[in-house]
Amino acid sequence: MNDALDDQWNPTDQDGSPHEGGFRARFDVTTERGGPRYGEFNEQVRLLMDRVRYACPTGELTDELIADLKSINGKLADVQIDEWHTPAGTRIDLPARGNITVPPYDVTDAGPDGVTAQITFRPYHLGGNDAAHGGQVAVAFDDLGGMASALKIQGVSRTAYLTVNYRSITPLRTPLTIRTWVENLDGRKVYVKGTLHEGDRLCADLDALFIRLKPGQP
Ligand SMILES: CCCCCCCC/C=C\CCCCCCCC(=O)SCCNC(=O)CCNC(=O)[C@H](O)C(C)(C)COP(=O)(O)OP(=O)(O)OC[C@H]1O[C@@H](n2cnc3c(N)ncnc32)[C@H](O)[C@@H]1OP(=O)(O)O
Repeated sequence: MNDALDDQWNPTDQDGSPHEGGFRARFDVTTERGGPRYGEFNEQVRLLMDRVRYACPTGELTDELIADLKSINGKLADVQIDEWHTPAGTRIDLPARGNITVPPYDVTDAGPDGVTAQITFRPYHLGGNDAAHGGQVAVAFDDLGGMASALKIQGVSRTAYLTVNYRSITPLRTPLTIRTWVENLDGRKVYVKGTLHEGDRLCADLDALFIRLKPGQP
């Protein structure tokens, strides 16, 4: 990526601290960033992706849609900030903490013993044959495995490996139960397990290793 683009997507944060790479030792949790309708905004973006995934627009409509999307992108270009201060990823009151790149989940229970959430893969998470893409299942496990690790160690960790076993089809548009928990702690090594169920049926399970970051580790 050239310097101009890197500056656009990876600016120095508003506190003026240089970008350190990787994760930071602080993790902001918010409920107000982006305002009271930020969740509705997220939902419209997800709906857009659902509609795009299954759309077959005419040439004329594509021209119109490009103009509309250019207008929307122009508005969003005016409100770009650094990643550490965006609502996305920190809004714990919203599905998937307001991060539209993660399949939407609602945490129903979370603590040092693990995390339980209801998750619904959207139409745009299609892999094929009306089932979820395996990579999207892995995204959900990574995020919620990372959360289980964070809540256990009260600190920041990074995924070293993530093994997903796909045991049966993961349906779209269906509320599923996803669980993650720390199975074992060994120094900085945080061993995480997880399951994804539709009712009693196991769709996938997780075996992952997260490594607690050292103070100041980029
Ligand atoms: C109501 C709700 C409340 C909500 C509360 C909100 C809280 C939410 C909080 C948070 C949610 C966050 C969710 C996001 C989660 C997403 C996480 C990601 O996707 S992270 C991006 C992908 N991962 C990378 O890019 C890593 C790239 N790799 C690295 O950076 C390094 O390799 C790293 C840090 C993983 C390890 O490097 P080293 O230098 O620090 O450590 P070394 O010495 O290499 O390893 C330490 C030990 O681990 C073993 N190890 C390391 N990697 C291993 C591997 N792949 N397999 C087996 N062992 C491994 C080593 O052998 C060593 O073991 P020995 O201590 O000697 O016994």
